[in-house]
Amino acid sequence: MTESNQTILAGVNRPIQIIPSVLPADWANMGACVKELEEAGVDRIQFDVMDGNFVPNLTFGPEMIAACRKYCNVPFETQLMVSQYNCETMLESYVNATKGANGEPGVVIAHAEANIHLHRVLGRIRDLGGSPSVALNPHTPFEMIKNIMDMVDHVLVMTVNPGFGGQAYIPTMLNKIREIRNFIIEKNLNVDIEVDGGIKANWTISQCAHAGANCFIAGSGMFAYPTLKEGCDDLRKVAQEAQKGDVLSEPQ
Ligand SMILES: O=C(CO)[C@@H](O)[C@H](O)COP(=O)(O)O
Repeated sequence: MTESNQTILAGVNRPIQIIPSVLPADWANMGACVKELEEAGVDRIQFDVMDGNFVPNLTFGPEMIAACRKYCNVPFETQLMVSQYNCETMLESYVNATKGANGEPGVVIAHAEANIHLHRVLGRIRDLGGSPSVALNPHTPFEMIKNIMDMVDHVLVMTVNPGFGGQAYIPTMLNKIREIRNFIIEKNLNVDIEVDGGIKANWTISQCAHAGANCFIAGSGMFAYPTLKEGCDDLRKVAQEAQKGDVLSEPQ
């Protein structure tokens, strides 16, 4: 590694954030689940909204997210895996549903592929009082969002194709994470890099953290543990070690 690369890596060590996706939770007991996640020490909770159009699967809408607010104070985020019409017409509801207990902005993630007027959508999320973020499917190049990077608080790099939990992590996304990390440093932007899909407390989180991601969405990799606290602690530990240079390799 060259000296300048080492400087770049050192400069990007933003705080690790562990963010469970509630897809594998018991949806009939979502209130109890988000409370347990708060007690486990997670940094944020992700609600995967799917409309059966942008992705084949169907989940829940803003009312379910808002109903969870009274059970915990953890910040919320919602990944809108919905088509443009469903995104634009419902933005205000999602901004309100993800707000913190004291009105702090929640993270609202719009997919670059779903929104041909992405600039307008991200601007509206900010104007409505949310924290705008953008997601990229595995096939989508970073190039597509370069012109809106000054508008977002997070970029979410999908490490599976969206729509379902429990899929296998796609390791070739590491180059995209590095490219985004380098751009953020070069332009001195205050933007976190999230990764989502197949993230576990093993080489997957380790390599993403080393490449520059600092926010980790985990569904099956979190809920597979006997307790959510064990899952949260393990994920955080492996990511923190990778940031310090102790990186796990993919088993051959
Ligand atoms: O957005 C998605 C799926 O579309 C993700 O949030 C997954 O739900 C994460 O689940 P695992 O891959 O961690 O099981």
